[in-house]
Amino acid sequence: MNQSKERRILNFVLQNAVRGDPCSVMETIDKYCSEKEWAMNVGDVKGVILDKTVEEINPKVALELGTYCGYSAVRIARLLKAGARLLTVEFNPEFAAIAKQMIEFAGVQDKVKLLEGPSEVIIPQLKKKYEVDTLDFVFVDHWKDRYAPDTILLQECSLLRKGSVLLADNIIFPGAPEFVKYIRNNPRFQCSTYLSHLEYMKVQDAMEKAVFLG
Ligand SMILES: O=C(NCCNC(=O)c1cc(-c2ccc(F)cc2)cc(O)c1O)c1cc(O)ncn1
Ligand SMILES: [Mg+2]
Repeated sequence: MNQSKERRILNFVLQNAVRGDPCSVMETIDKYCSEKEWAMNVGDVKGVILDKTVEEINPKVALELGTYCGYSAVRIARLLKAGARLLTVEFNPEFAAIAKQMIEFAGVQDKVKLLEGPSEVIIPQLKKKYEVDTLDFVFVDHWKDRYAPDTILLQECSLLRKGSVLLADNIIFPGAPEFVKYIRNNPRFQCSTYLSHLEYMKVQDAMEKAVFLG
């Protein structure tokens, strides 16, 4: 049975990156995906926007929707202070298995908890099962048609507080039009758009930052 692309990415990291070094893992994934096989990691260009947002917020509790191979989980976790944690949600079991190994190789496993399952099932469990009070930061990068319903679900589960920040990937490509319409017309969110490029491509993309006003 031939390997998946995600398995090839992981193997390239295991053979070429420095164990325990998150930056080395990120650089190695970016190298593979820009030179050999494109993959839907947030990437090195939009990754800087993600970095700046995380550094500005300095979250104690962060949530990521859409782990994929773990690139952005490593990217976020490397910036978290002692005692801070990232919960990352992945629906696809193959992706989750790859991401788990990627996160461990990068040495950030103590800061990251990988939750396997559909976001609409996991989000309502965050308070009781995963001992979350409210979320300081949410990176939204899963199925684009889940962005809006899951943002509503986060509010229904009282997981957002005044000042919670959402950062959503792929606002232009592949696009999340329902989410953009919802969030930009919603008086409970203060929105800003960061124009950028699709990972590893010259195609335009953007990220939307939405601050919950409570
Ligand atoms: O996370 C789950 N899928 C990946 C979401 N991410 C994307 O789809 C995604 C796609 C693209 C992309 C860009 C250009 C192109 F030509 C094709 C795809 C880029 C990105 O940056 C993404 O983030 C998922 C799976 C599942 O089974 N259930 C719940 N969630
Ligand atoms: Mg994305």
